[in-house]
Amino acid sequence: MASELPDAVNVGALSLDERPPPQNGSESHADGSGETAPGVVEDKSSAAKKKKKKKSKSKSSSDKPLPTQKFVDQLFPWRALNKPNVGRCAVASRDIKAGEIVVAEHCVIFIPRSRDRAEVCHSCCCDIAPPAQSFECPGCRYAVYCKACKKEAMEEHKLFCQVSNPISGIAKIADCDEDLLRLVLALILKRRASKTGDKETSDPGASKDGTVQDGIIYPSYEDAIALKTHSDKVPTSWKDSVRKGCQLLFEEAVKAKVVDDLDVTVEDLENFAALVNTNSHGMGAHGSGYRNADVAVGIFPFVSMLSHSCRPNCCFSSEGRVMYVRATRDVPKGTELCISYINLYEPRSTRRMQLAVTKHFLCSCERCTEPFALSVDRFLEGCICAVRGCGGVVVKTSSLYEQDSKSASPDSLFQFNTTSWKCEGCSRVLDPKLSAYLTTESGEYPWQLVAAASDKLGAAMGVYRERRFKEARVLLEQHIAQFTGKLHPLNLLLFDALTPLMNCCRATGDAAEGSRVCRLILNALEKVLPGVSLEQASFYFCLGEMYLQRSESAGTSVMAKHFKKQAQEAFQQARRIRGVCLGKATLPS
Ligand SMILES: C[S@@+](CC[C@H](N)C(=O)[O-])C[C@H]1O[C@@H](n2cnc3c(N)ncnc32)[C@H](O)[C@@H]1O
Repeated sequence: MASELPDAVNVGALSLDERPPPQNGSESHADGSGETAPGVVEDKSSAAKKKKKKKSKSKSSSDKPLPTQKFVDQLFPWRALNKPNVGRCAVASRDIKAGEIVVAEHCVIFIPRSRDRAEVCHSCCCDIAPPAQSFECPGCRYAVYCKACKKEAMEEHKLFCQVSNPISGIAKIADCDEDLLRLVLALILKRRASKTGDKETSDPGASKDGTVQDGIIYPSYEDAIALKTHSDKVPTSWKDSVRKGCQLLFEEAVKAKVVDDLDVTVEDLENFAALVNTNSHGMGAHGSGYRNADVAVGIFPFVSMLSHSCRPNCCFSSEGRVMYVRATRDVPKGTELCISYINLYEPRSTRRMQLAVTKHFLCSCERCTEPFALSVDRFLEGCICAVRGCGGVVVKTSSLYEQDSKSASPDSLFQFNTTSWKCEGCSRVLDPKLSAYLTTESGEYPWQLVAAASDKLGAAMGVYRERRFKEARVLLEQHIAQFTGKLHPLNLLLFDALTPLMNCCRATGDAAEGSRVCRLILNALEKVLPGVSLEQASFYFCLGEMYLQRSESAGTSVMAKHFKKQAQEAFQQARRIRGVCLGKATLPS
């Protein structure tokens, strides 16, 4: 298997819901004090257990607070605590209001993604527009700088340039991700800057490392290397190719005298790769619109203290090299602060599989651990019972009886082979192995429905991707008509058809149908992911644009006024949500 830089956390892919306060006594201070955070009520038995544990076992390095944590404690409304099976996590030290900044952090290192290397300044991470305003390094012909950074950045780039050149080739030989190797090189140079104070290798922010300026934390190299990795859990094939890539990178670094006096080994490079694998965050501003989202990857040790939740209460966005995390709702003191690492409109099994494969942990968030039979998750993969008068939701028994995630390991996700389905209404169980002896009133079994819907949607999406919008619209509408009433209305196989259908309507000038479909999307998002998210703001913005279009082409002035009002309301919603998520109540430009 090719080693891949797993998807960095998706900027803005989140939504949220009310979270109950954290479980009592389940967390302890990351400083090893054994105290609970303010607001985390501790019961006596767990306190006693903790004391016992403290005596018998000293804290591992990955439980300790990061070196710069003390500044975070002064600046931001959370403390780092330890949670069993999760590690360090951020817990609110006071009530936090929706829209409040909970972390503002400069990256320790970042690199533009190779596919976007010409779109982003390799020094300040600004959006390079128009591309004619950029300057390419004549040495590596890879790094690109904006006008403002050119002079200073080219100087700092010297060492990176010497080793960066062969990285694409190394990645091909070792069959590993070139962006991963570039991040490893950036970490080597950061180590060099921190050890030697060599200005040539340090970025402009290096003098601020381990400090706070203007409300922004500047973490140090030591903060970065204190982050947790999952090198014990990654597949051997990934390790093998990364080892080979690191070996070749190390040889280049030796040739360029980049690692002289640095006391680094190939194993250190492998550890850097594992650290990047677990902790990298996608970067890219949402402020200016849709462009420049997820165009770079960086390491932000304090943003990394926030765990993942499939029902998060915070979201993050970056501006240049600074990442901001904001609360997306009011968060009571003592509640864990969480962001989302993945797309959340996915069935539980898909989300957990994705986190297990790319991030190597089994998600134990509130949404993934609440009983499936009571969770909105059942609708995302559910069918409607075909028994007359029942109308219950039919789901896979493997989803229904999934093991308790807190005690299971990621491997257990791969062990389910139960393929029977059960109706929550009439309790009827349908098993494909016995299907020859069973009948459903409609003659369609849930597994057949899902397979047919998946094929039909796949075919429509193929046409849509070729931008044959008229044809794609017909296919998408047929798909929705065929499976409405058979699949649950929130089923992903229906939901996934809506955004392309809306885009087809817009592309073919049908703003009336486009706005109707957009409302369906917003309703589904609200039911599955209640709360605010940048994704939701984008749909409100689209809705506003479509209503404006309708207002411009309305037959009467009364209708024009009506649609204009609808547009204003939609834009107002988009502004409100962006105000919470980005701190700027403005519309994308
Ligand atoms: C970016 S780090 C978070 C900080 C980390 N806990 C530490 O101590 O360095 C991500 C890691 O935290 C743990 N984690 C985060 N969210 C989790 C969740 N929802 N369920 C289980 N483990 C989680 C996993 O081990 C994951 O690899």
